[in-house]
Amino acid sequence: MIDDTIAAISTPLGEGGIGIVRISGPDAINIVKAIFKPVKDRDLDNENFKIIYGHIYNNNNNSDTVNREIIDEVLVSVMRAPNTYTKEDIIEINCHGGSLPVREILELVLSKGARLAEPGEFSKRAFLNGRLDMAQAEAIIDIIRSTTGDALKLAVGQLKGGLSRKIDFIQNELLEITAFIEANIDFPEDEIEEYNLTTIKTKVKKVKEEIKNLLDTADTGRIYRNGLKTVITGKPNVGKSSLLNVLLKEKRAIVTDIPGTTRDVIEEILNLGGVPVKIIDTAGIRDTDDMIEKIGVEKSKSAIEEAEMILMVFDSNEEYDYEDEKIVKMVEKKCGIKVLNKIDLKNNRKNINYKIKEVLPNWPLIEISAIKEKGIEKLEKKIVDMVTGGKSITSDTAIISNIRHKNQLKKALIHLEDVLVAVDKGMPLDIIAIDIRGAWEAVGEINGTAVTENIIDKIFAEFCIGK
Ligand SMILES: Nc1nc2c(c(=O)[nH]1)N(C=O)[C@@H](CNc1ccc(C(=O)N[C@@H](CCC(=O)O)C(=O)O)cc1)CN2
Ligand SMILES: Nc1nc2c(ncn2[C@@H]2O[C@H](COP(=O)(O)OP(=O)(O)OP(=O)(O)O)[C@@H](O)[C@H]2O)c(=O)[nH]1
Ligand SMILES: [Mg+2]
Repeated sequence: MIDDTIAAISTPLGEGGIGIVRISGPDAINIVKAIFKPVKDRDLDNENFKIIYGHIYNNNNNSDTVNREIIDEVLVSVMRAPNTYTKEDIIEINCHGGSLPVREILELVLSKGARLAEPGEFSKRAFLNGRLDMAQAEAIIDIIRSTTGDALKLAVGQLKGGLSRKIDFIQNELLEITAFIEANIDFPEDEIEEYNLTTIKTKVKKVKEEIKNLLDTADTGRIYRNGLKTVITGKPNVGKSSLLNVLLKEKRAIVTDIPGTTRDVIEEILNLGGVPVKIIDTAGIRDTDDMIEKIGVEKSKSAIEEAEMILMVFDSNEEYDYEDEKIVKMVEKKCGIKVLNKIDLKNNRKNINYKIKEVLPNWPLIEISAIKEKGIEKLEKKIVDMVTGGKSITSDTAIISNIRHKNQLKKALIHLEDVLVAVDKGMPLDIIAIDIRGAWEAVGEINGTAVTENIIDKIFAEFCIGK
């Protein structure tokens, strides 16, 4: 049982018109009664899910009402256990914004016996008291950090329990397999029917398939969480920085007609039809004696290595040459789009026209003019389609977006593969049951049914203060 009362400031300090001090725990109501006086005659003990207007005093208990001092004019929300965010009594003091009122009120609350909450401790209590499971609690961080509407939808879906239901379902199936094994375990080995072993294998394969399907969503999930790492590359002067600028709709990068203009890597976040894209402009790649440009070229190469999507830009008015060829070789194992730029200019039978169809045969080709802003929407749509496969995101989409969840699913798969091998080798059923249990625990770390205190602390420490 949790018996202490925690308090924190839940709004950014010194910003905004209103600040909130949040208090949760068995003493929350008594603590506030000691410092708050409603304007109308109301008793906090008799209120639930109400907002009450009044004042915070610095020495409310003092019968000497002449000397007591108003700290702030406030609205106090009273929410009584168990139907609250933490399942404990919660009081929120809504005071004026700015850093002084919230800080002084927090000090007062602490002086009356509350303890300063650790980051994420309110949500941790919601988890420990069973209102949220771990995947739902983690969704709260994703909601706060989401950068596009679709990323937000995914996180809200996870908070609603979309992923949790899938995990619970998988855990249930594993429990059923365990029960089936246990029903057979008392038979001597040679009497276990072949039929029953086949049944175990079929059931395990089905769960494996479900876990794999979930794992297949992980790439999409990571993109919505972190942004799709998209690198614009190509030889100098083809219009990479011009493309960055037109995608960003601002003159972010320097554009000149001098090859070798961009030296450093420029990174910006872009919302493309709901997909967060981390767009990265790089120095044009070529052999050079210029010291600074050389460093830029090296940086471009490592950006390519880390990229999840490449936009390889070609100049429709230049011949395709060994410099293009060298870059093509660097990117050919990646996923990307060929971008033929400067189509607004007259093209005098350059070889680029047929070469560009030949190289990187699996990459789509989009023709654009960065300067005349032609073909840009088509390019944007192509990027989005390659990420979503044309499917749209709703809050019912269960997607793995969290690397921790992905690792747990992989661990579960390994256990299930071990089960299949063990059955084939004719290992004893109690050994097989151990791996089933291992798989159950691995997925149980996702929803928190099989999670250690250590992991719980680590996860909630990522939250912000007052959450
Ligand atoms: N002022 C404020 N705004 C906030 C929060 C908060 O705690 N305080 N939230 C916090 O992050 C979010 C809202 N989430 C919440 C989730 C559940 C409950 C809650 O009291 N749930 C009860 C049912 C309440 C009822 O309808 O009777 C329950 O689940 O039992 C409150 C807020 C966002 N905005
Ligand atoms: N006509 C025409 N010119 C373009 C177009 N896009 C870029 N340019 C011009 O091409 C030149 C090079 O553009 P940048 O965007 O600096 O090219 P870059 O690939 O970033 O070059 P580096 O940073 O040197 O590698 C500039 O003079 C641009 O104005 C286009 O669509 N049409
Ligand atoms: Mg450039």
